[in-house]
Amino acid sequence: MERNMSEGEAVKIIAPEDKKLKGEIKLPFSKSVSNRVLIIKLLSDSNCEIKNISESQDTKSLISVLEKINHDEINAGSGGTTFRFIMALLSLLPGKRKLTCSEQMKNRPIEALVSALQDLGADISYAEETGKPPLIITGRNLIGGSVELDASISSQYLSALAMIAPYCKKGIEVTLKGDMVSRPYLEMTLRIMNKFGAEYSWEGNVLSVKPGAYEMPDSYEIEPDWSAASYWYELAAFSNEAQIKLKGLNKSNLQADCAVSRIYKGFGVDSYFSEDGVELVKLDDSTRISHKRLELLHNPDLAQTVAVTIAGLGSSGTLLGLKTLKVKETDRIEALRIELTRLGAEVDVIDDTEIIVDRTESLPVSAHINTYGDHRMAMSFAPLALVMESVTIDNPKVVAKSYPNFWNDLEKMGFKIEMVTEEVKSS
Ligand SMILES: O=C(O)C1=C[C@@H](OP(=O)(O)O)[C@@H](O)[C@H](O)C1
Ligand SMILES: C=C(OP(=O)(O)O)C(=O)O
Repeated sequence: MERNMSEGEAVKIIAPEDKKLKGEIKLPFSKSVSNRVLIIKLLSDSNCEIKNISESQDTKSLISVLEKINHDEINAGSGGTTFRFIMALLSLLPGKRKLTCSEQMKNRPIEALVSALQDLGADISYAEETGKPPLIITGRNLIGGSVELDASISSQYLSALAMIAPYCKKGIEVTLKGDMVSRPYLEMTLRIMNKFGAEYSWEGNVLSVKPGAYEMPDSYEIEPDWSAASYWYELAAFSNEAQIKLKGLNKSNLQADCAVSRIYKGFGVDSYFSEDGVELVKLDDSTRISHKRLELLHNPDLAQTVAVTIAGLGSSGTLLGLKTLKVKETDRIEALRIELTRLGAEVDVIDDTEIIVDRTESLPVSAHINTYGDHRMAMSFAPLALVMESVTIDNPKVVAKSYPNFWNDLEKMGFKIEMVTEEVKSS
């Protein structure tokens, strides 16, 4: 069903009465993999047919940028990967362009990547405020060579540099400084580059990529998105019974968030992998161990799902390694703290890197959740409809950033999704 979700609307979610979830879901395809393959395809100048490209807004923005690559001004939208990957790409492509983005993306860090690209010979400057988009980039042949980069803010800086490295005359040798975050996302980049012929070595904190050219096959198929799968694991954990088939999903050696299948075993959800996907099965509650301490430094996109799961199950736990959450679509640590506290959970934040969630009080009958313009806030709180009478989620269209069909898929699984207008909301 097509929905027109205009600004300011909300959706009220009511779970099926028996709280049993049985059915098949076709997940969105991975936006992280899609965005990498698109950049590599452009660099390789190939006709590779990309099958199952993600329909996420972030990928659509990247496709639109690539279509307008010769324009004087390019808007990269709200994706961190989209913006940062394009920064590196434009540094190489002849021509002067202004690279802009959404207001949301303007608040996310890019400075260390700008400096690294400048060190490699790129012509990049800030069009307005130092340290923030928009940027003026004049593409040129890059010599490449050695550079240092702070790896403790976003792995996307490294992925962006790595992907253009084969097209720099000397390749690139990056020395990673600081404690690396989101490491599997850089590994994903390198594995994808390697599939398409790039050569690299990564020893200790030095990553070297050799000069060369990508070679792509006639077609390449993108896999379903494991971060999107996490919401189905959470739904299964809150259900009375679940047999949910996530079509086409496989154990991935590319996607970090494949870890969700291991993590949710502890929350009483088992995963049965077969040829055509994964089946999530809710186990007996007595099998639940519930995680007491969970390290998420390399899986930042699972933090909201897991934090809400702990609160929804009336459990307690500490999530560690959350330092990048402050610089995502919103300050996710603060957003979680506010919304979980409003649901009666106790939430302690330590040094902006750890969250302790503990809920002993009963949940309210219903709640209105603010999403702060963040798709993952909307999708991680929506499953609470299974443990409350209803949950209302503000600004539901935010899900389009990674999972445009999320509300339709919930409906398919038997949830009632009612549009809430401003008048009803305030009455
Ligand atoms: O490279 C990628 O595709 C991503 C890397 C991660 O970001 P950081 O490296 O900034 O943590 C992750 O949170 C984001 O959703 C996607
Ligand atoms: C942080 C995310 O993506 P990006 O950094 O690409 O905006 C996300 O999808 O949760």
